[in-house]
Amino acid sequence: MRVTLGANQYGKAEVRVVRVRRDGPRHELRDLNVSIALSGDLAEVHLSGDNGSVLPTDSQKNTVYAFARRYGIDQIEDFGLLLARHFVDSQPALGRARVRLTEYGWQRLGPHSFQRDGAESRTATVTVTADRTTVESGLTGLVLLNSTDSEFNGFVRDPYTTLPETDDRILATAVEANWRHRDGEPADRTATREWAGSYAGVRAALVGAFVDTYSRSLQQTLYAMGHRVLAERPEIAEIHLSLPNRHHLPVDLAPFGLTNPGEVFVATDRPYGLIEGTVTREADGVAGPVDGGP
Ligand SMILES: O=c1[nH]c(=O)c2[nH]c(=O)[nH]c2[nH]1
Repeated sequence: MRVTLGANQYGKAEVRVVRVRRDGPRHELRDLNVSIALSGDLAEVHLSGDNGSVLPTDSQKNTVYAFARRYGIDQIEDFGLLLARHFVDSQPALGRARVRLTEYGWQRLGPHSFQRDGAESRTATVTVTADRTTVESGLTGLVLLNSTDSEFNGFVRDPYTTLPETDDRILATAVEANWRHRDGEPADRTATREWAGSYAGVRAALVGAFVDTYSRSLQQTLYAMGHRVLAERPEIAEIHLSLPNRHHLPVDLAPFGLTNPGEVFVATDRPYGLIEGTVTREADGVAGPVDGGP
């Protein structure tokens, strides 16, 4: 039987790199998914197991992070060219490097606050019985990020705790929120409320509280968001928030002789912390958040 090795390539797929430029108070954000595929004279690797011409995919990933720090990221075409040329120029066995890049767009909300484009949906759940009508409105997939003004420290340390304390991290979440409208008078039950204005107001309160809160934890931010909704929107009785903590971990660039002063992050998708809670209006009002930040 004659068997031959056909076309082959290898590389690191889906390197999630977030680059924050923080020269001044106004941060710039780039969020990429980078996949590398290298090919060339790699037959021996497959036929005999000789790895003498294999640049590990782990090194390829590290190159993405190191280049993000060293050269910054502006246009993804330029960043792709930089990477692809580097691999072909530095590895004699390689005849081709293909780098595919996806950039996720973020809209600016403030000097260090951003909202991810797309993926947001508005939801509603209506329940009618003989004597009660309940209307819940909501949203899902509202992805928000603060590139500073977030810390997490002072937490429990047990024998399994390795998490370092941090006084400056990225805080990012995909908001899922559901809020219940106060019951109308019986005569109102079939009346049309100004749902669009209410939705826009609640959404603005959620975003505003996320942007404005100096966060000591996502739990504290959750309560501040719920509180702002109830404080600003008298028509809302209760809100439930489900906030995944979209971890952005600073990359250790010291092995490559580079510092990383909160500029290059790996965006991880799982596992993630999931912070959930309900904030309710009591008969006599709503307790305010305890102001936590500096
Ligand atoms: O805001 C946070 N809350 C937590 O409960 C938690 N746990 C963790 O590991 N990181 C974080 N961050």
